[in-house]
Amino acid sequence: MERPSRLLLVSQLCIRNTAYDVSLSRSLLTWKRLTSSPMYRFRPNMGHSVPLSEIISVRGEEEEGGTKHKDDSSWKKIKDRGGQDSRQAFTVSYVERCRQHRWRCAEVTFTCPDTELCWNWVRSIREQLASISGRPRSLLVYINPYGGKRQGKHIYEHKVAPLFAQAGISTQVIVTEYANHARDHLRTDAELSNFDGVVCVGGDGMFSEIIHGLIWRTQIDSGIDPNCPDEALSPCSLRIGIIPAGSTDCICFATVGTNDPITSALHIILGDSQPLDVSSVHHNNVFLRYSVSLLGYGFYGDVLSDSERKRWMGLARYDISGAKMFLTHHYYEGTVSYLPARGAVGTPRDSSRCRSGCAVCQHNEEIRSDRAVKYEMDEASDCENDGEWRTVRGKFLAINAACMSCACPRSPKGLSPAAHLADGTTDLILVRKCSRFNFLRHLLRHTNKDDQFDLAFVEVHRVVRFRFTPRHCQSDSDLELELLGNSKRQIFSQICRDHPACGCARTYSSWNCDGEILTHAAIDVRVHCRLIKLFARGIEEPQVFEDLHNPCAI
Ligand SMILES: Nc1ncnc2c1ncn2[C@@H]1O[C@H](COP(=O)(O)OP(=O)(O)OP(=O)(O)O)[C@@H](O)[C@H]1O
Repeated sequence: MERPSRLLLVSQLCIRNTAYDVSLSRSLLTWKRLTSSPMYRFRPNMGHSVPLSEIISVRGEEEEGGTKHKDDSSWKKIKDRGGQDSRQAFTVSYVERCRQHRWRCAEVTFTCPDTELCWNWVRSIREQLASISGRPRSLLVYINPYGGKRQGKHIYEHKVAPLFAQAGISTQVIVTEYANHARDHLRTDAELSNFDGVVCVGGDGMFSEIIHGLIWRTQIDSGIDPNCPDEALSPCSLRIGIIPAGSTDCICFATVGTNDPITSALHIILGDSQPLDVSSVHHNNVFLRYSVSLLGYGFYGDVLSDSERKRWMGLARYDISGAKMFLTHHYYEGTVSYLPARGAVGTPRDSSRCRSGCAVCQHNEEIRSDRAVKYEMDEASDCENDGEWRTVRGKFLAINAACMSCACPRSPKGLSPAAHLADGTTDLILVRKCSRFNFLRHLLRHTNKDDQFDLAFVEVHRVVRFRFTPRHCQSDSDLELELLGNSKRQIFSQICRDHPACGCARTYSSWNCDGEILTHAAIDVRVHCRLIKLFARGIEEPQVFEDLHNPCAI
């Protein structure tokens, strides 16, 4: 057979006793059934191509009497059933796309006429895999054994560890013993230079621990003060992989498109990289938390506070607290100041969505890099005086900032469907005081095709920074002191909280920061563009699946 110059190898090999033309280039492994039989001439799709970048591993395979014995390192001659012939086989594992963004590990075994050829194929594929940059060789894995249904350890050992071993990835596994164990270990003890990435086995709370440890460590190592809200933070070099094993796995869903441990493990093995914006939250120049998804004051803050008191109910607590807070219908007075995203492409009302290889994220990153120096100078200056800050005062049922769409299996559209993962902005959604009926209309639009922002009492802005000051407290500490010092008022406040029928509006709510409660109402939030990177590629468009899916898969 003539070998085209772009191909590294071309051979006639067998798959299940059927002859195929198999070729290897720098980007593709392709196999096509030989069309010598007239029966196959009229079948349109007899070929299958796998991008090299989606091959997980190649290994020698010994076949005897129909039973397969895996052999990763040595090559042995094997006899076919008749005992007259000898041949060799090798197996290629690769990513196969399934429904709803799920990935699976598929395998195809090629039988070769001689040992030399077999060895040549394995060596060539391994050389190509070794030349792919960005694949991790060594990972630091943190498992929360108590997240979700307490299946983290089992999920990792049975679904993930075998795939990592197959891909030749070495791991150091730490099963956490207490809350914040992973965060503290990353902050001080972890020898990060030994690893190509960090893997989080758990839910959103566990992911939050990991980013807090990693971001903090990166800033300290770079000599940056994380407490200063005006400091431009240094991006983390290590990527983070999320193996979903919690009760809420929204970050995984928003960046991969599904909550499936095997899919996540395969994204890690292929060395995918998805940058992610992170918001830092400060109060009076003191760092409080980082957020990658939702910051919610009012409705979402109250739902979280209430649901925390009902943890024993399991996941039902979110629905029950949601219904309760909807009926309670508290509003909060305050001032929101925000710095609009200048020159950024895209708006929160766009119909397009942030998807794998998002052009909006790339464009805004380029704009940001072009303007980096000027931008940082503006940011560091007292922006109150530069005329760009805008201020909104009023009574709000909810103040939400969505750094990403916040889509999850329970709300596939998300809080801000057109928000982007890595464009350096957050969508600030202000829901002003309105009737219960209107608020219900707004909430229901998160679940149907209607635009949840197309309502007179809702406004949405794409911003890079915002501040909130509640009306009734000059400072939160004043309020806390007041509450502590006045037991009558404290009791009254508790009664109002538990018995909304009294009609007495509470003066302040708390912030829901990626599912954690922030006790301070007055906060200063700044978006840090692409501060972290995940082992993910964003949600793929359906046609990627259609293009790459091939019914010839073995
Ligand atoms: N060994 C441990 N013991 C107790 N808590 C832990 C341990 N390891 C981690 N945690 C904490 O458990 C919390 C919840 O973990 P995780 O996010 O994995 O599960 P989850 O079921 O999704 O929880 P949630 O829905 O509350 O976020 C995290 O905030 C994390 O800090």
